[in-house]
Amino acid sequence: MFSLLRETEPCSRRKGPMAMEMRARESVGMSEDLTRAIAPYATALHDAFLHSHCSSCFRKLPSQPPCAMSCMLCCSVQYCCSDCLSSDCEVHSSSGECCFFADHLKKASSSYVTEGTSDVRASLRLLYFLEMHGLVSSDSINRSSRIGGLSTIGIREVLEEGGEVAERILKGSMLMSSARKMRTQTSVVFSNGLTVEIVALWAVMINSVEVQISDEWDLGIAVYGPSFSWFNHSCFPNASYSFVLAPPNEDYVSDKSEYRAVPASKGVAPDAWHAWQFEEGSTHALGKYGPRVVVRCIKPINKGDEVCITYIDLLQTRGFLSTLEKCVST
Ligand SMILES: C[S@@+](CC[C@H](N)C(=O)[O-])C[C@H]1O[C@@H](n2cnc3c(N)ncnc32)[C@H](O)[C@@H]1O
Repeated sequence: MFSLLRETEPCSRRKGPMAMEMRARESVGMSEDLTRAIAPYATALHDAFLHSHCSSCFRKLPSQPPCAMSCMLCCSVQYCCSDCLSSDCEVHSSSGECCFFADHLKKASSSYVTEGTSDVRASLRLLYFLEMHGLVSSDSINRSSRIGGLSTIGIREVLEEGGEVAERILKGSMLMSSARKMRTQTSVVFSNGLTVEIVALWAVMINSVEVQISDEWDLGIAVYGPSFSWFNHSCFPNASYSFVLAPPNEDYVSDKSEYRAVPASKGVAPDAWHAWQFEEGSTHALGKYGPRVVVRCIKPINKGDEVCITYIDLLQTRGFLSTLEKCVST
């Protein structure tokens, strides 16, 4: 999750040489949108909402007929309508999520299940999406620590240090591999010794965001492509983000409005640019119904300025203050 950032070093020391950042391509006024409504690469409801919300569009399930529909095999995911069911069933079953619920979750330790499984399910879905669109490249992972353009910086250090996060990654990636076995017989291991499941799970941990719609709880998590995930954190952000639900029963029509924040980086791998171009020019039905994110300007921004959002909840005083101290001290 974005929040993994806050426990480590001061902000300005963490960006590596291959780090991406987003800059304004023109001056932008207060409250103006910097991005289109970006469709997700992958989403997953938190376990607590699997029986109250639609796993495809994240809307509340109807309490009146027509009743919600569920997957007949695993009975673990529910949909608000037949459109949502049909748009999601391919990714639910082919990503291994259905198998994960039906068979593999039983192999997980109870502490693992108590903590929730949305990160593992989002990772299964992310890998499926990236594989379907030819965005998984071992070269990119070996050379620049990216998968589908998403940063996986720090994975080796986290695994070497051990501890709870490393344990969760190792256990989760093993569950993912066994759930994916039905479609991928051979597991991909990169030259750095990491499996594609480990890399995808870490990418979800550092690139996903909690999805909150109006004043509801955090319903689940979503992973977006470079046009959202390349925004860096600041304790004094000049932009913020919010979610919108895709219109019900409507085919995904690509929002082609211009991005007003564009990536900037020296020396990044060509694959990362490929991932950005894929998303920028995309007419693909990215996450047909999932919650979309929009980045909006909260302070006037000049052309060329870096655009930053905050990864932390500014209303949670303790977290905010400790991070603020770190930012001020740099
Ligand atoms: C979602 S990515 C942000 C985009 C990232 N810079 C990239 O190259 O893809 C999150 C990661 O970016 C880095 N990051 C984001 N904001 C940062 C900041 N203010 N200072 C240092 N590193 C930051 C951290 O490594 C973090 O785990």
